Amino acid sequence: MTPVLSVRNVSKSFGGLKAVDDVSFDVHQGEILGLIGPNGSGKSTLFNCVLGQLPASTGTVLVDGQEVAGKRPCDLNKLGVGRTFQMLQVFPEMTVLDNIILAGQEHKGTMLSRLFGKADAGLTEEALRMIEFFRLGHQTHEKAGSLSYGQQKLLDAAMAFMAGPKLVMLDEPAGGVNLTMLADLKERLKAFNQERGATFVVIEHNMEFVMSLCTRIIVLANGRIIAEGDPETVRNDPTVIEAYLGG
Ligand SMILES: Nc1ncnc2c1ncn2[C@@H]1O[C@H](COP(=O)(O)OP(=O)(O)OP(=O)(O)O)[C@@H](O)[C@H]1O
Repeated sequence: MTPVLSVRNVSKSFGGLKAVDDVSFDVHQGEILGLIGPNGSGKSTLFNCVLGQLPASTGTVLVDGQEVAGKRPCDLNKLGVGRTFQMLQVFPEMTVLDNIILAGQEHKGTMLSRLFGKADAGLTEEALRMIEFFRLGHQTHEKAGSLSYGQQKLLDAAMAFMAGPKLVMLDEPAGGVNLTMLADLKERLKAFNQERGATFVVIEHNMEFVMSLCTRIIVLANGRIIAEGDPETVRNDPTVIEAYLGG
């Protein structure tokens, strides 16, 4: 089966520094892949190369077998790639519903329908289903800025999932979220993965969260993959322990 995401020999240098050094891996449909590593190991740079926010120095990235080099993030959206950001991207003055509809419009690239068509581009029904799925139903018409930080993270995830992307890249979804909301977030992400067969790649510093969410983990250190496997294998790998202790 063609991998949903295929990263082939990707390197990225900043001047003399190789932030990502010849990294290759595949992600198959329905996987939740964790990307971990000490600070400065190249996770964000790799993410940005995959998402078209940075051009890779060498190597290729394929989504569903199609090369995506040079594609802009909005073009990737149309191919079914969604993302969340470390820094929240919700519009605080807009309602929860309007934030989600706007995200759906961006994914579908329905600028024309935004200008000339129905105000919601036919997305309200899907947006309401997404709001219910992420258990934000009682806040549908509240301003996003009035939600707790953890709820805004849920909203951010719901926005990334609008328009049913096949691949969602999550950048530190657990960052700054309290324990109760963290359990909710993990449970909802797992449900989305299981019920809709969605594929995730997750950068995360919270080890407990990543180990209990992901089906497979890749560990980066100094821009290179130093370990790969199921959470238990990676957790007990002496190379990984040393990379973290040494970092
Ligand atoms: N725009 C840039 N210009 C120069 N160097 C950069 C740039 N972006 C990242 N780097 C360097 O590349 C290396 C990898 O950084 P990156 O942010 O990808 O690591 P990371 O694993 O995501 O770190 P963290 O966990 O702290 O977010 C670091 O040494 C960093 O200083």
